[in-house]
Order: sequence, then structure tokens, then C-alpha cells
Amino acid sequence: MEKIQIEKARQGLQGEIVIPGDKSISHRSVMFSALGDTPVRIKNFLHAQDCMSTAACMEALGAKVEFISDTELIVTGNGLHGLKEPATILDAGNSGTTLRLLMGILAAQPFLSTFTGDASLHKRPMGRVIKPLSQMGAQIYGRENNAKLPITVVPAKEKLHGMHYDSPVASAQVKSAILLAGMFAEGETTVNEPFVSRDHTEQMLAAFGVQLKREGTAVTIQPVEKFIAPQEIEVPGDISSAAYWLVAGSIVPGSKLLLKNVGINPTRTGILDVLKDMGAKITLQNERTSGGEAAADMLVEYSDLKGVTFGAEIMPRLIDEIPIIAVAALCAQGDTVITGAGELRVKETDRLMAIAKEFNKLAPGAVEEREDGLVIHGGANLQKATAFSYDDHRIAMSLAILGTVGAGVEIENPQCVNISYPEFYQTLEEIQ
Ligand SMILES: O=C(O)C1=C[C@@H](OP(=O)(O)O)[C@@H](O)[C@H](O)C1
Ligand SMILES: C=C(OP(=O)(O)O)C(=O)O
Repeated sequence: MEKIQIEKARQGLQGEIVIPGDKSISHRSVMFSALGDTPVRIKNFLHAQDCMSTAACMEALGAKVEFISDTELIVTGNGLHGLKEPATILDAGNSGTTLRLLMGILAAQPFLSTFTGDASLHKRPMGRVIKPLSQMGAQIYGRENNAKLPITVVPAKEKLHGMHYDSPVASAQVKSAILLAGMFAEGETTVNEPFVSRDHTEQMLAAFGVQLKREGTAVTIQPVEKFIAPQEIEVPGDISSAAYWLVAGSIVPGSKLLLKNVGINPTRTGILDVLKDMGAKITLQNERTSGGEAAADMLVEYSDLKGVTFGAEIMPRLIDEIPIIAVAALCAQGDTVITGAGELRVKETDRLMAIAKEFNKLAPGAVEEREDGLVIHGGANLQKATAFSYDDHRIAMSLAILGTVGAGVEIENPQCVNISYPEFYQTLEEIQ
């Protein structure tokens, strides 16, 4: 088993970090460009395993994908109806986004496609997408009564039909899969969700000339006739990657970090609201638009944090940031109570279990696992320990920050950071 040693920081973290491209937006940039019929130059693409899975799938589906550098590529599709039957199985790797969004697109295609993925993706629930797509007329089959990988999509018997879907979960992947199928369906398709999830699909479809109608928590798409690819898509930096530095800068005494080019789409900025509530010192600078999405630089300085309480309403806006928010909570004064976070149990691993089990190795007794959340006792006494990443990138990065602020950590299976942030450990060294 591979391991990495992370030492306690000897001084405050200092420096400037250019935040790598947004994972959600990078996936969508390649998928949608592959449905256009003119070349799209994608800049600041996230060159990490999840997005490379999407790029490989789109290539297997007949799009031309040319990398000019690690982070810049040109994708040329064969038009909205130009995808080709893949010659072999499509591999979504570790990426729920790749699999769920592509099921939406492929549900409407006149050819067969079969998906696989890694061990983690085989455990994740896919019925949440297969069920509604089936209601639209799609024919999708999978293990465990059409709920798990491997999954095969066969051509629908007739054209998909639009529908109104009340989603039981606030999930951008569920919403996106249905809307993408809706592009090819007859009649309009509406997805309503309990709380608004990230809206990158809606934002990027608008850049391809597809207008969606939003009313409260519902969004409606009409069948798409014209799909006009933009010449260029510039991907802003990922606030979910910036989150590790926002927390590290807030809790390691004497820190001052400037985070360059971070996406601040309001459906993603829950972490800023929570950290500010906790008393963090974060200022936004140079606010601008990058590829149709809001972006800014962020200055974070050390400050005393206090515990907070938050729940289901804000959850979609910070869903991937719970592990690193838990690190902030361990270093705050007082308790932090997180509810409405049951979705964390179906991510790359059961993140509520992983946080409680592994963080308690460094902070004995400080984290209580609840059915749908966590209670974290702040002001924890941190000790050095060996902890397991569960092959989950966000658990590995959060453990590394916890070790940096505490007494060090040895992380088992640390390489999973390559899923979303390959340069993570190098950057952590550079700012010390
Ligand atoms: O649409 C997306 O790009 C994503 C949506 C979220 O998942 P859910 O839709 O399952 O909440 C998030 O956790 C994931 O990292 C990326
Ligand atoms: C849950 C995540 O991604 P996905 O669902 O695409 O695997 C994540 O990046 O934390």
C-alpha cells in the first residue's frame, strides 16, 4: 500500500496558488463540444483523471479530441445527431458526473453503449438517473434491477418524450442527465428539485445557444434544433479545489494565501458563506467573468474560527466541501453541527463514515457520525496518526490539511488526489 507523510507546518502558509480548472465545467465543456459541429478550443481544462475519463468517452463516441497542452484542447463533434456507436465499453473510471450525464445523452441515441467504471463507481446509485430516463422512454439496463454498473443503454423504441420530473434529491447530475435527454425528446422537459443544485449545465447550454427557463427550483428545456458551439470555452478555477487552501489558510496560524482564478458561481459558494459564518478572513478581488461563469481571486488570512450549524438547504452549494469544512470545524471553538448531508454516503466512498473514522484517528473522540450528518467538537487536540483515504480524493486532501495544521499524518492510498487535483501535494509543499 502506498503512503505519504505530511508534516506539521512549521510556520504560516504563504504564497500565491493558481487554482486548476473546475471539474464540473471541464466535463461539460468536452461533452457539449462533442455535440457541436465546429471546433471548440477549451482553455484551462482540468487535466485530472475524472475529466480525462470524459474526454476518452467522447473520443470513443466519435468526437475529435486534440490536446494542445495539458490544459488546452480542441474538441470537434459531428453535430447534435452525429455521435457514433462506440467500438467497445465506455469507461467512466471514478467519475459519477461522466457516467450520469452521458447516460442522459446516450439514452436518446440510435445505438448501443455499455458502461463500466472503477470499484467505487460500481457501488454508487444509478437508479436515480435510470428511473427518470426510463420514464421518458429510454431503455437502460444495469445490475441490481437497473441501479448499478455495468450499465447498457439500448436504442429507445420510439423518440423520448419530455416530462415533468420532481426529483427527490438536489443533484446536478440527475438534473443534467434529464435535461440532456430532454434536448432530444419530444415536448418540453422540466426538472424540479428540492433545492437548486449547481447550474453549470444550464449556463453552458446557454453558451451553445440553448435557452432554458428557470422558475424557482424548476428548470425547463425545449427540444433543441440548433446547437451552436462557441469558438472557445475558458474554464474558471474550481472552488472545490480552492476550498482546501481556504481552510488551510484560515487555520494554520500566520497564514496568508492568494488564490488566483476561482469560480464563484453562486450555486457553488456555500463554503464561503459557512467559513465567513465561522469567522474566516476571506476577501474577493478582481471579480470578473470567465467563460460565462463568475470568477475572482481570493485572499485568505489566518483567523480564529467558531463552530456553526448548517443543514439541507445549503448542502447542494457545498456538497463536495464537507470533508474540508469538517477540518475547519475541528480547529474552531465550540461545536459544529451538520445535518441534511445524507448524500455524502453515496459519493466516492461513504464520506460521513470516512470522516468520522479517519479524523478520529488524528482527533480522538472529536467527530460524531449521525445518520445524515456530523457533530464535530472544536478545539480538538490533534495527534499524529496513520489514516486511510478510502481511495477518495477529497478525504485524502482533507487529511493532508488536518495533518498540516495538527501534528502530521501518514496517509494510506494518497494518489487518489489525481482524480481532481494532481498537483495538490506539490502545492502543499510549495506554500510552506
Ligand atoms: O454535476 C456535477 O458536476 C457534480 C454534482 C455533484 O454530484 P450530485 O449531482 O450527485 O450531487 C457533485 O458532488 C459532483 O462532484 C459534481
Ligand atoms: C462526488 C464527486 O464527483 P463525481 O460524482 O463526479 O464522482 C466529487 O468530485 O467529489
